[in-house]
Amino acid sequence: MKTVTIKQLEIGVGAPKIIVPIVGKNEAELIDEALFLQKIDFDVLEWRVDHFTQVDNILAVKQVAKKITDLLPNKPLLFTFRTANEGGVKPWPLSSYIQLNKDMACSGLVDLIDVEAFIGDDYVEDIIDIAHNNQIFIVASNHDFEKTPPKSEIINRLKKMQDLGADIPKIAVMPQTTDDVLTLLAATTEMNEKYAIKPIVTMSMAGLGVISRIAGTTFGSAMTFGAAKNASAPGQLDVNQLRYILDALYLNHR
Ligand SMILES: O=C1C[C@@](O)(C(=O)O)C[C@@H](O)[C@@H]1O
Repeated sequence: MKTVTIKQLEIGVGAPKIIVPIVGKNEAELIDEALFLQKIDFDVLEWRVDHFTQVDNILAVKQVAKKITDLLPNKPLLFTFRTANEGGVKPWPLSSYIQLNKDMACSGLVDLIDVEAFIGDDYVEDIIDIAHNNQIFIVASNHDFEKTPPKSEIINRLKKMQDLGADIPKIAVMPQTTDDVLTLLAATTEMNEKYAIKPIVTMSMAGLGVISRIAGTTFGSAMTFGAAKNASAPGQLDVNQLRYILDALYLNHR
């Protein structure tokens, strides 16, 4: 079955599950965002830890992860350090990125970790092994903020993530034309129907690609990002509007 279940949330069936990023710079801002989210209807919380100024202090990272989980205990927590190469805010050595993810993979404090798929196969596999030994799921990711690669290339990248052992392969690309949006949607459908053994997540970014963020059940993307207080990438819809639209499109499948 192409599903992954975390804290009773079954990813890969029905409407796309809504992930909301939090991007606070410090503990107070993050707690503010988490408190705000207590009143919002969404499915998965993403902590974009590259925005956190104390990210190089692992104790501080763990403490805040615990506080966030205590405020939203039923929501799976996706831990993401997005590197500057792929749209993140903080240039950071690869060794620090790997160490952070390994530390969190055995922390028991998060449910999913985003690992960028092209940092080197050995590194990715290492983090995946540690995470799986600790019952933590891996979202493998890749972002192109400039362009949309050809369909075959998008599919190859998603396949590679799956082959590396990721639980949820994910790709975000930038469209320059309407055809680029169609390319992303066609790649999603083909991957999902022919090759995927896991739920996949895809999006075409910015205004031109916004249709891809609401049409996941139709084309085969299992999750979608919506913004609460702050967006973490171009094209994210407000989470309440996103839920409204997904309900209108897919309520019977939710
Ligand atoms: O990978 C992604 C997808 C994303 O870039 C988006 O386009 O919605 C937003 C990021 O926060 C997340 O880590």
